[in-house]
Amino acid sequence: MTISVWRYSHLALAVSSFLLLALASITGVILAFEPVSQKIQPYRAANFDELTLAQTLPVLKKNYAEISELSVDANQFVQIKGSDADGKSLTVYVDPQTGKILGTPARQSEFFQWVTALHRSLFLHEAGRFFVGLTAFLLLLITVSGTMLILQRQRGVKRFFTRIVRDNFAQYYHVVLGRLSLVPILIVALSGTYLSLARFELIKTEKISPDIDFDAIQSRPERKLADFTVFQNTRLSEVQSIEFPFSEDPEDYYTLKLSDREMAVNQITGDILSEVRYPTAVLLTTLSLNLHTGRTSAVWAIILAVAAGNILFFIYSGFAITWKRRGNRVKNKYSADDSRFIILVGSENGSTFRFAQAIHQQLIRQGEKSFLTELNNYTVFPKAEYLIALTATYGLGDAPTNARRFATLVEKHPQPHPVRYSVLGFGSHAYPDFCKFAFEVNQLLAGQKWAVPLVDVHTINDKSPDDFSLWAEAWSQQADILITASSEHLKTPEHPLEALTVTGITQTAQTDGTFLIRLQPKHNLNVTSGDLLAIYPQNDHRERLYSIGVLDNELQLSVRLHPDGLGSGFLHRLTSGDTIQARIIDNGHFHFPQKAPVVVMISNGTGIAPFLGMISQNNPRTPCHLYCGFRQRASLEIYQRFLDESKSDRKLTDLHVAFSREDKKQYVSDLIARDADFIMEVLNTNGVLMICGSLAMQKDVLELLGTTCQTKLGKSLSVYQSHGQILMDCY
Ligand SMILES: Cc1cc2nc3c(=O)[nH]c(=O)nc-3n(C[C@H](O)[C@H](O)[C@H](O)COP(=O)(O)O)c2cc1C
Repeated sequence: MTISVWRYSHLALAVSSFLLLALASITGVILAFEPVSQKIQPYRAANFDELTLAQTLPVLKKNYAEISELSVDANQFVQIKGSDADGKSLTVYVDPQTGKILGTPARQSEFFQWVTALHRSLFLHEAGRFFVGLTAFLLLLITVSGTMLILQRQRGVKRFFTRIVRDNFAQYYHVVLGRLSLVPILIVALSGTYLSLARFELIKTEKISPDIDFDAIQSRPERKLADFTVFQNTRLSEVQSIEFPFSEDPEDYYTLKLSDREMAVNQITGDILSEVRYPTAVLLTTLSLNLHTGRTSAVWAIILAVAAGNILFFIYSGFAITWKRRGNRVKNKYSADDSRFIILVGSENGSTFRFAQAIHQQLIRQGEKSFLTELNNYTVFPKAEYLIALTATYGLGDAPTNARRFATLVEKHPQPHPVRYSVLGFGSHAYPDFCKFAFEVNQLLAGQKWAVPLVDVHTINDKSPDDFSLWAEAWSQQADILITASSEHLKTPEHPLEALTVTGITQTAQTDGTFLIRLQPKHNLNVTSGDLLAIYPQNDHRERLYSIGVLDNELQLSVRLHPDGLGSGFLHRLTSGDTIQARIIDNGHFHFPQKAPVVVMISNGTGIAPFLGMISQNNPRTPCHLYCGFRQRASLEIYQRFLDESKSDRKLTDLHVAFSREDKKQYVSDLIARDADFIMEVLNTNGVLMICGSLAMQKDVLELLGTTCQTKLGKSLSVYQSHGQILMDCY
């Protein structure tokens, strides 16, 4: 079954039920507090679970002139109906051990009555109950389709609870909370559906009453209540209610309604006159009621409240995700038949459309006829001269849903004239198969007779405008039409900025121009080493990202000063006390792994920055090996003291440094090659490798690891990548 079938089912079910679901969830959250508020009343006997009827009934009989019924509610409060010595009728909670009156049962508060009625029937009687039942059933289907989507996203059952790659807030928490509340929501939906079916008698839940042979009733031997074997063997905790004999006539008997059966007991001899087990449907109804209402456990009631609250969040986040996707729908001014430029998009979550629109709008503004559509709409384009395919990659390097048919369509519809094509891949290095589908599209087009390559396939990591600008430059040169990356359409939604004060900056420019800058947030920020700091040097759309190391509650950046560098120049000009506005970007895939037995950090140049923070925060003393590369020995100087101290403090286990322009003129990859056995051992024992620095270094290291994994461990590197054992953040 394809991702789209589950996605559309999930969406269709959510759309058709969200109003009632929201109402049921809000009332559900409120109702969950009723059992909690009841459970704190002091009416439960201390050793309730151990008490038997043989211990309880004689005491109660002695204390009260007459008892007609004893009942035990979901809170395990024992209630009796009867009368006292003065003949005054009573309905009270009692201590089953002493018979002492503990309190009087209160009526359900009007507020909870009102909310319960709304939750059960929307004040619409049977019709309302039907819609509420239907909503519970739809919730069940939504939960199943949601689970299928998570399975597909996480690539299988085994990886269901592994790390989730963060795309945006709504999507990330939709999946994170979806996984956490899956079981409670499934239980709520199942039990709600079951209770509705039982309510409408689609499931038979009638109890069969005991059938008594009155002729066989004995009045000898007479026994005391405490000596009745059945009372000795029945605990109070199994009892729902006991009807007491109406008179002393042997034909009047005790009726015991227990959790799983009903019994009639001779009031003189203690013999069991009849015993009937409840049908499974009745037991399931009680179980469903307990699970759906949380009435038997305050902890479960709280879990239900949280789960119902999560449903409200899912409604919000689900619609936010859909809204974002729909916002990227295409509007064309020119037809496919008329257009000289054809822009084809493969996108699952819509962001690739933003880039496609940027190209499309710029072409239109320059008077060109451009047509933008999905890759799945590929057909013959009679006047096409240029084709640009922009596509994301999903799953195991798969096509997005709207690009699945592209390969078939390309074979089916050859273009009548030569068309110059260019492929732009959107992906993320957080995934093992970076931009794989874009490379497949490129390969496919390269095999077509009519297709003429214009520029090489380009890749864009994490929607980077800089990567896009490289492609735009190359394409513009070849096509002789200007496309820039600074278009309105590339603007991401505005984010709130944080004020950060400079507390220190190493002005002594090293030979390679590297300096450290420390920034203090005005208030406590949710930031972790490995997150990114986005700065806006000119207060415009131009954003520059730096990897953050958190040291002593401050953010430390390691920056290399580039001649005319927009970001590095801006930071280098700052002095202590200056304040800047910046944004923290959560980079969850590159945080220090909490559970790894050993971590190997590999960096070159300023890529060491997040590792400094991670080492500083390595309080559990996880074995940590740092391999770093610099040009000259002098480049290491600004880090040396910190690294030495961390080693003696055992926060850093080992330090290996390569200098590319001095000594042995080595690169960090040479150190990895030297220690290949150790690195393979780390991978083999579930250790984690973290790589930060230049893309060129990343490529060398990955190539090396790829071959070594294959030869030494007999496995492909992607196995370790997909298990989250290789974390990368290169630029
Ligand atoms: C569930 C999921 C799976 C992904 N799989 C890959 C992948 O295998 N390779 C890759 O390079 N990028 C992968 N990505 C990253 C996306 O391709 C990337 O974020 C892209 O810019 C999204 O474009 P879109 O918003 O147009 O769908 C994945 C993203 C998600 C959410």
